[in-house]
Amino acid sequence: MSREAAFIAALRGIATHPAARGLADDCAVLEIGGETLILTHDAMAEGVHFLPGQDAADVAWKLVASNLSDLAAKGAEPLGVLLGYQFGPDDARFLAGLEEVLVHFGVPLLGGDTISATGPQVLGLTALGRATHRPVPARSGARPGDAIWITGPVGAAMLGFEALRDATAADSAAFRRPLARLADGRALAPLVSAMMDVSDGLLLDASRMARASGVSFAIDSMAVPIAAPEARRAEALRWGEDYQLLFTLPEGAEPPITAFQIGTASASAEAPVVLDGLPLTEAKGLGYEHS
Ligand SMILES: Nc1ncnc2c1ncn2[C@@H]1O[C@H](COP(=O)(O)OP(=O)(O)O)[C@@H](O)[C@H]1O
Ligand SMILES: Cc1ncc(C[n+]2csc(CCOP(=O)(O)OP(=O)(O)O)c2C)c(N)n1
Ligand SMILES: [Mg+2]
Repeated sequence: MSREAAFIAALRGIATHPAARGLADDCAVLEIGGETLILTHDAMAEGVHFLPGQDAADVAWKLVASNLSDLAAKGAEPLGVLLGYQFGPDDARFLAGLEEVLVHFGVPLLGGDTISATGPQVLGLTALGRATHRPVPARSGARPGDAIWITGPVGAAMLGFEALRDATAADSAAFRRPLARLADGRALAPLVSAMMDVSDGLLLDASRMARASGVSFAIDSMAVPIAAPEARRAEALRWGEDYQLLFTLPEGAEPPITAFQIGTASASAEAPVVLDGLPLTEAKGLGYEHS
């Protein structure tokens, strides 16, 4: 088990409130006064999530979009964000990007905290939303026979990262300015048996959904749309940060938005994901995990 997976497993003994969903979901889901609040927090660190010297406006964009993507996976309507800010190399560019992304998604900044510290810049953001449909989709609802779908291609962020890192002429926007699929998530929420966003790599996130649902996912690698050269298909399925929505629908149901069927769920087999008939028994190498 990765260090990240082991730590979250240990946290599960503490996070016993039902709203925590066993720390096996993209967000907390808190019933309050006839409404359902959807809460999520993600952090980003220089050198880990963004390159040293990267435009701080793009860093702000991604910090907000990656959190809103978790709300999208619940079909939630964003209510606002709280920012944890550590002064960095260009606070003015960060502010410009923050305003731009919040205007783009129509989300208010509600508060946060600001600190000065040494070492690589670390940023955090909490996003709050309200459920537009109940029950709120979970990672755990996939059933044998369900079809597995994804909203669009994977691999664009990987190519964008390489373009930025290597300062080539290739487009890096998919890495710098990902989109949160809020409208797709809202349209899908009433129909899906399970849904999550793909941040850590399709195969790793699919294995998490399959595990949470107690099923096995048979995935056809050639059915997965990729935005990378064919020779890099295996990497595109593992890199992450494309923020597509991964979801399951009962057999025969058609999604109301553009999406691609990539496989079928079946009763739990020897591995959570079976790729082209090959059981992937270890989580290692399926996606990005913090060590
Ligand atoms: N430090 C932490 N404290 C409490 N919960 C955590 C922590 N880190 C991760 N989690 C929980 O573990 C689950 C998986 O987290 P993560 O893989 O980061 O989700 P996502 O990729 O959707 O952001 C979530 O329920 C998240 O809230
Ligand atoms: C400088 C740099 N190197 C490598 C990557 C690749 N990378 C870093 S984290 C990550 C996965 C997503 O990060 P995580 O913290 O797990 O986000 P979460 O799943 O919690 O939303 C990927 C693909 C990157 N984004 N930036
Ligand atoms: Mg997520």
